[in-house]
Order: sequence, then C-alpha cells, then structure tokens
Amino acid sequence: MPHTPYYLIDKSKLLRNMEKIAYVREHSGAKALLALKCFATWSVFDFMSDYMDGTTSSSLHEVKLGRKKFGKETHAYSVAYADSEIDEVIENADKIIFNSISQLNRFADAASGIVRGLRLNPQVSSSSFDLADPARPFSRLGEWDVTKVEAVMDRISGFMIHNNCENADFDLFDKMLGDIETKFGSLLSRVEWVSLGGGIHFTGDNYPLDKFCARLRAFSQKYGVQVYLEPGEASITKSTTLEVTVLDTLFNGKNLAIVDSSIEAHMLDLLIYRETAKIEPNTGDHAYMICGKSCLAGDVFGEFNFENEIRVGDRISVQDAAGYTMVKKNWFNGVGMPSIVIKELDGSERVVREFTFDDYVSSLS
Ligand SMILES: Cc1ncc(COP(=O)(O)O)c(C=O)c1O
Ligand SMILES: NCCCCNCC[C@H](N)C(=O)O
Repeated sequence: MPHTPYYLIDKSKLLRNMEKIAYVREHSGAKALLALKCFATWSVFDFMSDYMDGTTSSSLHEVKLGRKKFGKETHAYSVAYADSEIDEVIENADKIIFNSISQLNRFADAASGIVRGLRLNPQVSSSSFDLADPARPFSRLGEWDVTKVEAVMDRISGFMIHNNCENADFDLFDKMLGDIETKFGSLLSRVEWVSLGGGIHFTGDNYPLDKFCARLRAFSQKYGVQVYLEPGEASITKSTTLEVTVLDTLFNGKNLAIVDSSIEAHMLDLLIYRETAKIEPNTGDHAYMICGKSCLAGDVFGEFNFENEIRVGDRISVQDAAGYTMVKKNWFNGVGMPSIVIKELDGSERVVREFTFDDYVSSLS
C-alpha cells in the first residue's frame, strides 16, 4: 500500500470517459485532442491515445510533452509566443493556432511551413466564473472583429473557438454554437477545420451523446470543416481520487480533522474558484470539517458527513481529483507532494511517481 498522500488514477474509471470520447469521434466525425492544461499525467497517455486523436497545448513545454509522450496529432496554441520559442513550438506541432492577428503576422515567416489557425472569440460564453470566462470584458483571448479576420484569411486554414466552461447542458452548447454561426458563419465556410475547444461536459452522466454527435456532424457538413474537440475535464472526470490520511482531530465548535495534504498545494483549483472538495458518500451523523496541513487558515477541503467518528490514521478519498490538480500542484509550506499511483484494469496498483525532499530542493535555488 503506497504512503499517502497520493493521487490514484483508476484506469477502469478513465475508460468510461475514453469510451464515450471514442463514441463521439465515431458518430460525429469530430477529432478529440486532450487539453494538457487540465491533465498532463503522461503515464496514462499510452492508454488514452487508443481513444483520442492527440493533444492540444498552451505553451512550449506542453506542446513538447504532447509530441513526446502522447504522439498522434499535436496542436500548439498559446496566448502569446516569444521569439525565442516559436521555432521549437513549430518543430513539435502539426498545427499552430495563434491567439491574435498580430502574433499571426509577427510569426508569418517562421510559421510559413506549418498549418496555421487563429483563435476567435464569439464574445459569449457559458462560464459562471469571471476568472474562467473567455468572453469577460476586455478579454485577450482571441479575435472577434470579422472585418479584421477577413483580411488575414489567406494566412490560415482553421479556427479555434473555446467558449464553453463546465457546460453539461447540451441545449446551451447548441445555442452557443448557433451564436458562433451567426457571428462567424461567413468565415467558417472558408476554412478547413474548426476546433470548438474544451469545457463541454459530454462524458457526464445522462449527456445526450447522440444529439451532440448529430449537432457536430451537421456543423461539420454545413461548413465543410473537420471539427476538433479539446476535452480536458471531460477526458478525466471522476477517474481519480486524492488519497489522504487523518493526522489530528480537534473540536473548535465544530469537529475538525487535519489530513496529510493541502487544498492549497494539491487541489488548488478548488480554492481559486471557492469550491469545496467531494467526499463520498457524505452521509452519517458525524460531521467534520476536513482541513489541510498547511499554515493557511482557509486550507479547508470542506465539511462532510461520515458514518463513524473520525480517528487519527483513518484514510479519506477526495473524489474527482484529476483535472487541474496535478498540473497545478506546488510546494507551498514544503508539504509532502502526493505520489501518483495508477490502478490498472485488473485492480493492481502501481506507483508511477514519488516526490522527495530533493525534488523540493530542486524546485528552488
Ligand atoms: C483553448 C482551451 N481548450 C481546452 C480547454 C480545456 O477545458 P476543459 O478542461 O474545461 O475541458 C481550455 C481550458 O482552459 C482551453 O482554454
Ligand atoms: N471548477 C471551477 C471552474 C473551473 C474552470 N475550468 C478551468 C479552465 C477552463 N478550461 C477555462 O476555460 O479557463
């Protein structure tokens, strides 16, 4: 049994998402690229690559990781490329998507030998978080002015449009795609491919996959484009837990349990978006606030119910711990970094990465 804390990636749960992605690819004709910003734990890429078409990236490091560890089709995108990195980005990519017309022009020569695209911003999104809303006022994420885009159509063969965020509502997706068609329809029929980005929770329970496939296929046929999807969360949702152990219990008006992990260090996204973790089944008469071990006063995973009183040494599994966790983990307080463990399809567990004091030291100088 590995020492806690560790992220436990369960391949049988990952497989459920992979099979839905494969279904969508087959029935819609869309290609699916893993968004590495969400999940970049490359030890399961061999497994995932049987079900997906490749990766998309947000930086030089991610595009190189995608090329090296996942293979297949590799898309490069970044909010802005530096002169010093553009050649290496291009060397490692099949397509490059520029965020702005100025970057497209700046790197016109460097990128003349690679398929190029441009990010469009339809100025509508499904995000309820200002922080993650690509359509927020003054957004820097993509071009929105059709006249300006028309002027560079000879330099690109595709678009990327990412405006969904944790969107589990097919009707909302459908409506927003309609908005995109209204705004950019005249441009869409002039390109060969369109990536609709990530943020579409189509692998969730009860998502109307057949309607989704039909909508994607109709879009693809109407404009004569290859559609791409860039699932991050949808690829890995509910596949992983963060396994922790209780180190101490206190009563300060509420029952508190301190675990050998930290929301700040190991599930940072929850803190950023002011969400609580998930612990199942969350039933029983014993209510506890589950707290992290960093010195941050608000290092709290949330309040949950348990069937029994919690004792030091008890194990707790924090659910849904794959997306935006391992890619964001940090060494705050020097808290021990969770190992990464894979549960194989036969149920056996394999530790694929452990972090030591030397890793902490080498992350600083
Ligand atoms: C361009 C792009 N593609 C894909 C994604 C992945 O989104 P999600 O993990 O919500 O599916 C994001 C999220 O930031 C993104 O910005
Ligand atoms: N759970 C809170 C919202 C998370 C939003 N996802 C983060 C990134 C996202 N893909 C984006 O578009 O910014």
